[in-house]
Amino acid sequence: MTAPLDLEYIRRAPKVLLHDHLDGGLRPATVAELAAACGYTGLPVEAPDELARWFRESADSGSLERYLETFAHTVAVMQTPEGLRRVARECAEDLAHDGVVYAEVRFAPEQHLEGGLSLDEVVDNVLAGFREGEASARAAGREIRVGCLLTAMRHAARSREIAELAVRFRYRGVVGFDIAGAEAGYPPSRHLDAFEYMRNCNAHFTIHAGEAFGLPSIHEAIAFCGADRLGHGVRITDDIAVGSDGHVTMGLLANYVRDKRIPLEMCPSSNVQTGAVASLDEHPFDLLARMRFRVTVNTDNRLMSDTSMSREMLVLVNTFGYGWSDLERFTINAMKSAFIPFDQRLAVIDDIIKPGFAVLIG
Ligand SMILES: O=c1[nH]cnc2c1ncn2[C@@H]1O[C@H](CO)[C@@H](O)[C@H]1O
Ligand SMILES: [Zn+2]
Repeated sequence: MTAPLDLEYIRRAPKVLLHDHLDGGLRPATVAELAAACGYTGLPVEAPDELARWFRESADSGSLERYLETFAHTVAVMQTPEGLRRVARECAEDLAHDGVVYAEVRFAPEQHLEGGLSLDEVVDNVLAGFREGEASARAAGREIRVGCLLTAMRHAARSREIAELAVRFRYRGVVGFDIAGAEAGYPPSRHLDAFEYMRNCNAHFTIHAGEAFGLPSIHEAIAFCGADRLGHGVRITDDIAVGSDGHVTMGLLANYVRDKRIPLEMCPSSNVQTGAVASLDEHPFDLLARMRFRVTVNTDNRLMSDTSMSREMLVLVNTFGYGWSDLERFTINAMKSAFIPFDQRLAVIDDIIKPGFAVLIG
């Protein structure tokens, strides 16, 4: 019998998450406790439930720049070995508890140097936290594998250094590289040397593009920089016209993205909060899914959106009427697009995803 498509059962489905920010996913109570422990006095409110509401409401700004301001508080409490490790451990535990079986979690090491740690120490502590979280999830009966993506901030000038850091840690749990931060005014081609370095090392990267800025950003990310995946990429719809009769016409760039199977890391709730899309009903996820782009479902920032991987899937089910086989397809899309070796991706699809969905589909 087919399982009901509700939150409880979606949580049981084996899910894959490619776009989740470590500093956007703290537990509200952890923000408060770490602030007290490290003497950070800048929190706007202190009770965990008020913090949860504050992040959610402040991130609901309709502007990426204002949305990003909320990260000042999470980053402030992630400046010590203990803080970094704890946040990473809890991240792995929370994702596993939600039924995520494979995740790539990103953060920007250059933002965590205020306590005197080196870039390498920052990454070491986060990776140690992920390993601890995987172990405690396993002890609780949940298997998850967490890979790490290192992000460089696009307004800054450390991307080459961060790319080298990612490659240096490639055998210790870092699976790729990314750039994030305000998009308008900071085109990806500013960081060309970092991307060239990654390509030269046969290493993978994704680029936040087509979120707050349109086609030129996506074009640069793909044509100049050679991105393996696109963070968000929702504005690819600027190159897609839907006629009044429903006929769809696509431009060269949209065709290229689809032809090359370039994965789109879409984050429905976040996209509404930053104003990248006007509402969930108007989210291009469904158009792109119907046109068979390689769409994937992601959380972006679980704290700022008060969400989880299961909730993002439920939002899509409620908005577009998807069934279990659609959710399975999005999950397999994501696993195919992961930055780990092909044979390992296949093993997760064949041994975990397909059997897990088969039980739910009935
Ligand atoms: O949706 C997003 N678009 C662009 N940048 C983002 C988004 N979410 C988070 N960050 C930025 O990435 C940094 C490292 O994790 C965060 O500190 C935040 O500034
Ligand atoms: Zn993001």
